[in-house]
Amino acid sequence: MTRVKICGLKEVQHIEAAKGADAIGFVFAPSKRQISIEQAAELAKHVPISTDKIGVFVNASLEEIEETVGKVPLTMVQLHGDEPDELVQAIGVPVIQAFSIRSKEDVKKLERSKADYILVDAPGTDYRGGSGKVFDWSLLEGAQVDASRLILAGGLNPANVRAAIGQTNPHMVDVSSGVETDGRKDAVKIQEFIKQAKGGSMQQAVEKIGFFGKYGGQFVPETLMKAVKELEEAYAEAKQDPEFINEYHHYLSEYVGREQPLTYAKRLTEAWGGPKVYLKREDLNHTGAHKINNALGQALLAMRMGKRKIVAETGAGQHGVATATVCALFDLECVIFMGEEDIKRQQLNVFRMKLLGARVESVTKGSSTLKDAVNEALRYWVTNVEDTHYLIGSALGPHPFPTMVRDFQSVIGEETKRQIVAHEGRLPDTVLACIGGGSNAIGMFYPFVGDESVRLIGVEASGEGLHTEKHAATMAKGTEGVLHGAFMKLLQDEAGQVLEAHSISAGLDYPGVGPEHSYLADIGRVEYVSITDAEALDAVVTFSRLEGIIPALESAHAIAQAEKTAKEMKPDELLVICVSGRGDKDMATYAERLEGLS
Ligand SMILES: O=C(O)c1ccccc1N[C@@H]1O[C@H](COP(=O)(O)O)[C@@H](O)[C@H]1O
Repeated sequence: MTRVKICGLKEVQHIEAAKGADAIGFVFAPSKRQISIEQAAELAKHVPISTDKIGVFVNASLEEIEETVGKVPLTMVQLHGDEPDELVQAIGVPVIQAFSIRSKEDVKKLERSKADYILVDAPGTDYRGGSGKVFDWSLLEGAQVDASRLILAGGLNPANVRAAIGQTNPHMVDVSSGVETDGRKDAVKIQEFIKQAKGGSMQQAVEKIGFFGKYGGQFVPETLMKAVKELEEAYAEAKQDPEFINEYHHYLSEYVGREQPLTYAKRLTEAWGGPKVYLKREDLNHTGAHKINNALGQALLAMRMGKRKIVAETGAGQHGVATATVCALFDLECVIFMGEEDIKRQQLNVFRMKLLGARVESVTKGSSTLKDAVNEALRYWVTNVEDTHYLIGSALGPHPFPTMVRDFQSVIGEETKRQIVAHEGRLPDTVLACIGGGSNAIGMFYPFVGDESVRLIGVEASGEGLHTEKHAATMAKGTEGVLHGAFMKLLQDEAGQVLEAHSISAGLDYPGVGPEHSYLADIGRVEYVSITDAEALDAVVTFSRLEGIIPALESAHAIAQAEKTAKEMKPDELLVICVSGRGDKDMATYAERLEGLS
């Protein structure tokens, strides 16, 4: 899906109109759209967390650019002058380098660019860009530049953007003059441009009504509707509030320990003999898994809503521990529902939650696992809704939970994208993550969904095999239905009764899969495959011995699939695995199942 940038914004109302775009641009170069650092810092407060904020410069010095990046939360810098390679390479955030295209000669120049992204534009008139002129797109035919780096600009507008995308297949389209009337941005044209460029895409649907295609929604009892609506409004407000965003990022860095490295796995690369393998190290987060990224965001939101009591469910215990941790940190009352089976499998995490001051409630209904724990947590929320926030642990539940959890987990993919470009100068070829409800995977995938060159693979648990009834392979074996407040793919019988899921990994044995994943499967953007208990255990041993990292059972599913995928890949390709958590919590299972290991 092509990304969209709206450039040259100067007014809050136009930032509002640009919601749904993937990036907005502030022009610091001489132009009728030029704004000061102070104005940009103020406007940036109104831009959603997940939207890129791009600063446009023309022949500015490194000091000027660094000063601006220090004062405005820019996620990228766009150089629209004659900047030398040394400057392009010295800037600490991803760089877009602009090239004016008049001839094939100009196209040759851009092929040598050292920048992360290449922007192609018509030659400027009064200023270096923003002229509203179109260049001959056919000049780009045969250009030696990866489509994942290409940004198309120059005279785009709502009427021509579809044709432009069709002819040039860029990573992103960038517009300025084409969404203006009499030299000023026009909210209607901005929205029309986004709609045309996205072709009525998923992002638009979800941000507006809580659906991902046909999946998602708010299928909750009337007693919860008020709380769900209140949450929807509170999150919509919070995600645009710079104070909230800064506080969240402050705790991510000072408490969780982000950013986490993207580690080159040298021995695994050699052993598999295929692509270069990189590991996104969510195992290094405080509490040992990605779950804390979301628990932290939701706890801050709960306090903003004046709620000081938290209820949560947990499967493997990692989300329970993350929730108990943030509750201790912020002095919030905490109740965690956990299936009796999972309590047996994850005793260490149960004790950790208790030590942190949480009350752990054992759930003995149904299969006594994650699905039943979610049921009980929802029931508890219904009766305590006035003063309690339900801190759901995966990209599940009624809207806005799937969107909110995805946004809090997107830090995984955002960091990975920056880091792989810094290491390798380009995007990865393949990215893998394990899927239960799907929160680490959606956080990793979301920033890459628009990069069509990046293959995304979600790995669910096939337990004792797809031919048995003991699996958690929702994508492979599920059908559509409603579970825990949302329409999604799930394991159910012909009468619509939800089936028990099985996996050796307590974090993956959920019978549904988040609505955004259900949608991404339908449109074919993400491939979903499955790995058995036995294959995951083999991967635990290989990975521990080759990389000195004992992975969580959940992450081992992604690692096992990565070994298979690597066989189809070439040595000059790049593969990233999301190591969603570390294996301490699984030691009892490893000791039992890997007994006799030599
Ligand atoms: O928009 C400006 O005023 C501007 C000034 C100086 C350098 C770049 C500028 N904008 C960039 O120009 C292109 C094309 O814009 P248009 O749609 O043709 O008006 C785009 O990349 C803007 O980011």
